[in-house]
Amino acid sequence: MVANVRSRSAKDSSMPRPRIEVIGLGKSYGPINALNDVTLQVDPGVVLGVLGHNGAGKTTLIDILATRSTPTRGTARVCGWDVRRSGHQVRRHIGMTSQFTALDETMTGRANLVLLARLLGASRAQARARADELLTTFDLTEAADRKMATFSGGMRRRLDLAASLLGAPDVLFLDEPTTGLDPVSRTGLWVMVEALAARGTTVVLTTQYLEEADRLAKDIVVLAGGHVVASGTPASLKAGIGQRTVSATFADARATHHAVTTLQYAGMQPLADPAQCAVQVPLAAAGEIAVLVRALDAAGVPILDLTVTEPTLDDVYVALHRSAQEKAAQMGWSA
Ligand SMILES: Nc1ncnc2c1ncn2[C@@H]1O[C@H](COP(=O)(O)OP(=O)(O)OP(=O)(O)O)[C@@H](O)[C@H]1O
Repeated sequence: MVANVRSRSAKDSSMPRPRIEVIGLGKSYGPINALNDVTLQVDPGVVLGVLGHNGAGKTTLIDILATRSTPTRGTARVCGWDVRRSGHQVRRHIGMTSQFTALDETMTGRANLVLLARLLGASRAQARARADELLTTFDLTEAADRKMATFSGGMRRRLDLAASLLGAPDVLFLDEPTTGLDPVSRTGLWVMVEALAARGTTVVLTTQYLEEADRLAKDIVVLAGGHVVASGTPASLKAGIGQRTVSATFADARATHHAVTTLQYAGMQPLADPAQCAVQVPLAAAGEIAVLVRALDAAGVPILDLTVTEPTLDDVYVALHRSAQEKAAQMGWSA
């Protein structure tokens, strides 16, 4: 399946060139098809959320784009450079997390960043200035002169993220960046990612936290069994799958029963929860809330409480995973 995350006309030269262009990308490990026929493009300043269960192909996709792995099929360009032929150029434009291997436990946080910046070609003064800037951004100034070995898990992750930004990348790959972060650091990271994207950095984010994708991602691709099974904005994915639901509660079991029969008579499909004196009604159309309230009012059934539940990305994800499993069973893929 093709993820038309963003379509563009070949003639439209006024549009900025996509930072990432992927066509028919695939990767096999012997008989295992880790990635299949993935096509997408991502513009400057866009956060792309890549979702999928364990083994869906997220890391394979990121590894190919970051030139850590070569594709078996298709093409991928990052900042205009082909990942297969111009890996060196691609690497000059990208940053990525999970760079712990490049960080030295026996050195301070600041010394680690300065050294990495120097390795990336910065002068001593530039390296110090960049390290200071990133230490401030990631709230590590106080701990900056402690050895990394004394850092907590969250501090290490923030230092790792700072390291990934040393080269001021055009494209930043964040592979599950907030796993293990406390809620405050997580929110801080979200703010930082939003600021980076606003300044034009393209961010490719894999995450297990759908709330995170919902907050940060402008576009989302969902992978299953190495295939793109859905793509679009969070809102379009929710609108395509999820359904708004009204939950109403009543004074007692008798009123609840009366509400159910009234709503059935009004053409709705209420689901009763007698123990909670509650009724849930899936909404087929926006105006149905008013119909529901009027019907109950006319029948003399007082509503104690009324809440409308919007579909979440979790609903989308669960529904997609279910349909991907069914499709995988039909097609013989592993989902
Ligand atoms: N080096 C490898 N050799 C053989 N199979 C591999 C290799 N790397 C990945 N795979 C397989 O490719 C498929 C996709 O793996 P990938 O790591 O991309 O998934 P993922 O979505 O990142 O999963 P996770 O959320 O667990 O990190 C899986 O079936 C995996 O077992």
